[in-house]
Amino acid sequence: MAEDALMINISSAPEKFNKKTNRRPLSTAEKWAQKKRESKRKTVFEPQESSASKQRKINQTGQQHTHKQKPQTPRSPSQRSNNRDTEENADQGENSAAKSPSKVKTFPKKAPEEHGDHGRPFIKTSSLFRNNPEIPDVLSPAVNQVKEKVFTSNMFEELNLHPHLLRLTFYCPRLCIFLMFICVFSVQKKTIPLLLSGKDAVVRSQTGSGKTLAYGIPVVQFLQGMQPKVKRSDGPLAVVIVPTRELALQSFQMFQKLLKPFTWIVPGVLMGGEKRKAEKARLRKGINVLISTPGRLVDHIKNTLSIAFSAVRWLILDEADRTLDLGFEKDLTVILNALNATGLARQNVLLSATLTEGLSRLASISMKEPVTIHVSEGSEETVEACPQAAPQALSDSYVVPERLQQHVVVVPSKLHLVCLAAFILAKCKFEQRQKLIVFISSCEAVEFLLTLFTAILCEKPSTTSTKHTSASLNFYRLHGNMRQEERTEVFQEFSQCKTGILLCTDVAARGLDLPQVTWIVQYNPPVSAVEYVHRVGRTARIGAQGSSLLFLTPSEMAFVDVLANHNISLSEMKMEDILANLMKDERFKGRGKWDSKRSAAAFEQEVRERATVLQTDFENYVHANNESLQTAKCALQSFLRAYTTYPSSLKHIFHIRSLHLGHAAKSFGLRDAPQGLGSSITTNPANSKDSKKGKDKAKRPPKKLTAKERVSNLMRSEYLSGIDGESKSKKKRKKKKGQEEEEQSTTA
Ligand SMILES: Nc1ncnc2c1ncn2[C@@H]1O[C@H](COP(=O)(O)OP(=O)(O)OP(=O)(O)O)[C@@H](O)[C@H]1O
Repeated sequence: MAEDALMINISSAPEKFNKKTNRRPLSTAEKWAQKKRESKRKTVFEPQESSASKQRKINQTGQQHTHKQKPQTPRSPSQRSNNRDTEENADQGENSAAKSPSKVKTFPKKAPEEHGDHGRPFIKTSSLFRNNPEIPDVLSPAVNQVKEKVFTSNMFEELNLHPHLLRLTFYCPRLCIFLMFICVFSVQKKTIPLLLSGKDAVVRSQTGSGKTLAYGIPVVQFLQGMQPKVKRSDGPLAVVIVPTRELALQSFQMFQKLLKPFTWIVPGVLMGGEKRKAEKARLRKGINVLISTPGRLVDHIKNTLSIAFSAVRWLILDEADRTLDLGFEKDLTVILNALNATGLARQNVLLSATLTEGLSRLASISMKEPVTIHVSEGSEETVEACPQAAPQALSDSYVVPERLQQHVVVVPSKLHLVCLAAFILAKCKFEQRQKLIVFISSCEAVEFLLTLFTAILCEKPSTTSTKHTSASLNFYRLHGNMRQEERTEVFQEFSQCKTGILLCTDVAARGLDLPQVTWIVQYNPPVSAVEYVHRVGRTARIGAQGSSLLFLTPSEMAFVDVLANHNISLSEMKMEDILANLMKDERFKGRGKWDSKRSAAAFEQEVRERATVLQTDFENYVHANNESLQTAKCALQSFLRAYTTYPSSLKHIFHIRSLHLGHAAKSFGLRDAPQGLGSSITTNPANSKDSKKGKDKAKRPPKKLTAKERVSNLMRSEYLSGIDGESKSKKKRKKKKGQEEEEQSTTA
């Protein structure tokens, strides 16, 4: 990874850069201007300024020379009156990564007055708008977007279900209503009778179309009718595997609801992050419907003697294609072997919004004559029976919700941060009832952006344990490095809130049913068209309206064609239009007097100034002390690391070599591309007080990982049970301890 990060091709930048400093040489005019300013500056004290930032000012001269002279104060968000509050609040209840920048006690001291030749102040930030690659128009190929029918006019009543099931109250958009009075969705109409007839099925239908009930209802209907009656001591009769902990929790809650009238059938969830001892105790007592993440289940299969699969009659793989991905496949093999060892006939169901080729392998080893169900327009009454080859019948066209409006914005790296901030302000500060999910490629970058945005964008910050809030902006975060209790709390809180911004990694991309989300922002592009579909599927659910915005850099624009190959079409949103929202926020206004009657060119100039002011705020915050600086560098490293994990089929679009390191650094509030980034990729500032042994270890060159290992590592940290992040020795110790506990409890 480190090597890859270092391989970034600086020479591919638009101008010739000094490879050591990543700066371009000065022109004669600039050198002259520099001399002139330096002679003026002799009387001026510049506390925080590095030679690099002086250099930046010089580069800026040409652009800023018409500004009016005014004393310049380093601007920080909450108009710098309540900085302390901001910092302290950002600090509360966060893990160490989040804490770092918030320990800043003051913003940098007042910067000196600095005046251009024509009487306007310099903004201390190197130009955001120069040396960027050109932004061509997006030409999204015309595609025939595939449509799926979600609703039917049939009622649950017609499905011949147990009366207690039909009398369950169901929360159907703002109405609490008996299940029998609700219309079944298309996928449910097709799947429920088929599963009740005892068949295996591969089910594909769009995100938010009701797949969870489509398997939940038949499982419960089947289990409540079993004779002799199900007992806790029977152990698992149905096993449901899902890729993330939050999804496990969500499915568990659905089963809890469905099983309410059938108190003798016990659901349970194993999802990592929880104490294994507690899970073991629950397994010993007996769980009949077992919902788990793959990693955690494998852990119990290996370490918990009381787990027995002798009675399992159902295996459900929700988000089945994800479960097959790298990192999970091994776990799945262990699970299937454990289940198959019992030899009992079992019904198998695979579900996802994106089922493709890979599934035929799984289907052939784990299913008998599966039936493929998909709900495309015009095929409402047909259920295709395609023994063995069934999953191949699924095409490569993905279906996205009909009322989803998909947008793409092309933004040069340097402008990424201000553009995202402008978008968030536009939606959540200046519009009502907006709920956003922002997908970011790494946990460290999520933490970094949360702290930065809380400090810079929020006006009157205050925090509770999970929410970082101001009068109008509520930030939440969700990623795989958080403690489980916090993850659960955020998940529940964000589910219930009416407005807010969830900054998250792909842990939130699959299956989560978060009500009333209005926008999905993909700040970092997904690793595949499949993941794109799942991410955008967190909005526009159950026929609701929703929008999505994909950020791409000019060099990544070919991803639009990749999506078009899967029948996904995007419309372009202009970066300038997003940035223009800064005109609504007086906190970031330029130094000159803004008059709305001025020309379009003046408007554009003012937008640019505001963007620059905002970027300067970000940079001042990041550079205010060493800790926040290290956090930003760490986030940049993790971003670069994530960038190396795009699959080879997309490397021509997302290759680390096509990134401009200096510009990418800017999108983390860094004024320069950090030196020695490669070596520090393995060094976490949080561990700076390492033992001598640790230090020695850090000095050693990092072990070169294969591409496969890199992907695997990244995915594991995001998705698995949480055990996987542990060292081997720690795992061994735990395993031993677990076995001892197990022995003690069985003897007791
Ligand atoms: N028949 C129905 N009538 C009304 N609402 C329903 C019905 N069936 C399911 N829902 C609701 O629709 C929402 C989406 O359902 P669900 O989460 O099962 O979708 P999904 O297809 O699994 O989505 P994803 O692919 O994103 O996992 C849930 O809030 C669920 O309660």
